[in-house]
Amino acid sequence: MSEVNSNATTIILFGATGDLARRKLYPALYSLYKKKNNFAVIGVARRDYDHEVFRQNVYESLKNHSNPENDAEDFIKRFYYYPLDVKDTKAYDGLKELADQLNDQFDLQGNRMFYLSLAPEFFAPVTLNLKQAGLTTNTGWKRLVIEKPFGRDLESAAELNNSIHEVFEESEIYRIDHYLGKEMVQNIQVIRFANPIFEGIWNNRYISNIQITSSETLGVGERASYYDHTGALMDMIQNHMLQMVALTAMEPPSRFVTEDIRDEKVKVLRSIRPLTDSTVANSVVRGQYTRGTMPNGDVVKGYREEENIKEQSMTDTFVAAKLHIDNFRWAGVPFYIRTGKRMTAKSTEIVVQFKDAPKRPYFNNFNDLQPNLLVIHVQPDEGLSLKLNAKKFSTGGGSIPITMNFSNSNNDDGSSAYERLIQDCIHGDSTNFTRWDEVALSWQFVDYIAEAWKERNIPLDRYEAGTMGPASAHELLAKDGHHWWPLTKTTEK
Ligand SMILES: NC(=O)C1=CN([C@@H]2O[C@H](COP(=O)(O)OP(=O)(O)OC[C@H]3O[C@@H](n4cnc5c(N)ncnc54)[C@H](OP(=O)(O)O)[C@@H]3O)[C@@H](O)[C@H]2O)C=CC1
Ligand SMILES: O=C1O[C@H](COP(=O)(O)O)[C@@H](O)[C@H](O)[C@H]1O
Repeated sequence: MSEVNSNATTIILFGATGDLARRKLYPALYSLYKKKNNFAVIGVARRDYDHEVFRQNVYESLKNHSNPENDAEDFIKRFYYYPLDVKDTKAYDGLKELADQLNDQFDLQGNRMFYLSLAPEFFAPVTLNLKQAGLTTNTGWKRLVIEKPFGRDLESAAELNNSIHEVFEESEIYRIDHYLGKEMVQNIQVIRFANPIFEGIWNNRYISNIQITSSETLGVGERASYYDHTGALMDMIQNHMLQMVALTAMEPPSRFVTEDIRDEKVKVLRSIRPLTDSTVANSVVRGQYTRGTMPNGDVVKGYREEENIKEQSMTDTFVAAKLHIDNFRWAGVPFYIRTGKRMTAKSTEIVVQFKDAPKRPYFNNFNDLQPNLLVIHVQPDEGLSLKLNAKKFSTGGGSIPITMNFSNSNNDDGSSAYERLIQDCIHGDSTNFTRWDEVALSWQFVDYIAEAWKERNIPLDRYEAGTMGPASAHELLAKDGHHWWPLTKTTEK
């Protein structure tokens, strides 16, 4: 959606031996290679690999997370390895030499993508070191792809932002939120704005409430050192969940171009009613899983028993919250959001619950009317369903719920979100990346909650692994006369 660009590029990938690179980025790059993108990759990390060992690792990653064909041999020949400790400023000179050499060898037109798949404390120093070594004065375009989390709160995010702005313009910064690369998240705007039957009723006259769930069955896994000082609020709510809220609630942009779309998301984030100390207690639930049995029968440890987790850890592995968007369209419509680890199922769904039809006098005999629900199935099994009421197919009275379903039947493991986003970055399209003001407003909202949790001694509600969170998360809706709709498409993974 931005300027026309040359698509060739050198991708300098920091964190090339890490979990994200292995599980998501190499399969994504393989798909992009198959689509005839011209790139070479320099993998950077401390490990003492050479090019050949690195290539074998990339190949292994394809075997585990993709489907390598004969062309995979050619693909891995585009991978080079440069061992470097990111704090070692002098070592960047050699990185520049290698980048210059590959640029000529593969005709990459002076373009550079710097992908920081690193622990967040390295984001700012790496960026400054790149500049100091002259890596950012390349002859083509330069773009910085930066993983999450972008800061730990508004203040640290602003500091990070200032640092990277010393080297990159805002238009060159691609802050990744991989949910924005998901097919059905990208579909929200199309479903809403290309279908007048929905857009016409997408407001507080017809919608009762909106529920957004992103549940996981996995526990903290091997990411304890990151997760135990992050928690679900910063790991999921600050970014993925608020982005889904923004896309569901935003006004149609005046043009479908990057900045107009982002402007509309910003307006939503700005309209979220700020929480105060007392409203945090009533509108936000924080939970932590205890030992329990997963639906497949596995008995799993409680969070505090997990490896490398502090015994008395107060980290939230579950958050549910009620938000109000104080604008004309949404006044009076609660948005309920929840996310957590070790829940009953892996699923991400957006449920739009419409207001009830007037029961009397028209539907006096229909005791079983259900609210209309539009469900956007983000994952698994991407699709859309619409729940309606119909007359019972019999001579008697009464109604039955019927569901109209669309399913994309895609069993993608998540790497195609990264594929879309990396492709967008190569094309210079930052629509599906977060702009600084979106990030800042999201932190502002989350900071209130984190602060209240710290200062006000708000309880941490325990929930058994394998359940849908603590009882308080259900009470959050029950006190408004609502309940969480059961997830319709789920997987155990
Ligand atoms: N894993 C995931 O599912 C997700 C991860 N992310 C984000 O992606 C980023 C990477 O995460 P992940 O891959 O899980 O992390 P890992 O811990 O698995 O990998 C970290 C990488 O950084 C390298 N590294 C660490 N210290 C240095 C150093 N001083 N100098 C050079 N390289 C270093 C490591 O290599 P070596 O040890 O060889 O130096 C490794 O390649 C993080 O920002 C994370 O928040 C975001 C969403 C999901
Ligand atoms: O960003 C993150 O997302 C994953 C969940 O992503 P999904 O695509 O599998 O839904 C989460 O497990 C992780 O903790 C978080 O950092």
